[in-house]
Amino acid sequence: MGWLVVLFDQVSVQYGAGPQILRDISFTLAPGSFHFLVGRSGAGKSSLLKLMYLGLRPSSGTVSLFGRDVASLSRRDFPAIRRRVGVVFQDFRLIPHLSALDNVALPLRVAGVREADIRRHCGELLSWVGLADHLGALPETLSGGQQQRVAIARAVIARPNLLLADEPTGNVDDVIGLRLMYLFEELNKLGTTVVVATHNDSLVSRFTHRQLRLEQNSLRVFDPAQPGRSRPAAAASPSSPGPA
Ligand SMILES: Nc1ncnc2c1ncn2[C@@H]1O[C@H](COP(=O)(O)OP(=O)(O)OP(=O)(O)O)[C@@H](O)[C@H]1O
Repeated sequence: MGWLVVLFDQVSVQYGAGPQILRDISFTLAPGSFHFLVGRSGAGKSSLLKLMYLGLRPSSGTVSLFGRDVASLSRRDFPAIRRRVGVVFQDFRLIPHLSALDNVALPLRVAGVREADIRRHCGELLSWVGLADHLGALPETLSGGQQQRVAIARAVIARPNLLLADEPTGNVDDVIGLRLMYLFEELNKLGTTVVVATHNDSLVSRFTHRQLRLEQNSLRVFDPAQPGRSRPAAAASPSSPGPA
């Protein structure tokens, strides 16, 4: 893959006539990279993620996904791009009338996978995240942490090119939180580019992944492998490889 998975160049975001939430943000995500996205509540983490799944257009600047400037996309292009992106929403967004297994199965059904394979894959993944006894459960009968794990399983089941997880360990204890992180790492080893937005500093400090730090509307990249060398994020040209 010669292109960058994500490229932001001088991106700003403002909701309506409100204050600027993100200001002149530039960074790139190379294929197969893994980043945490950190910043205080309200810093703009969810807004930044939205820009990466076509949930929000920048007020100014350029966002490119998989080498395509989102400003040049028509609505008809959206489904093909969205199929490449797995999203774990902060509020889960499970389909209420579908069982846990059928929620997880959605991306595979869209992709036309055989029903027998769907049931096997989804059952295995839900078992791995500790929900073997809840395959047929409706979301409303599950705890917040259980619903979160269903949402994570749905986001990763089709091995997306880009996984965006918004506070994915917010409702689970530390043991399950770590297990979910290992699931993201496994996916990352298979080539998925991963971004995990979190407030959980102790979780972040257990890993050496780069951190995208949102502070005062701006973004800095912090590399734990080179502490003290936090630097303003800079956009690369679309053809250059960007940071791994
Ligand atoms: N749809 C919207 N309309 C108006 N303002 C919004 C909208 N969505 C977010 N905001 C504002 O943008 C700012 C950043 O919100 P965002 O949800 O991106 O932050 P966050 O870092 O993800 O916060 P948290 O960690 O609490 O989830 C906040 O001040 C919020 O009120």
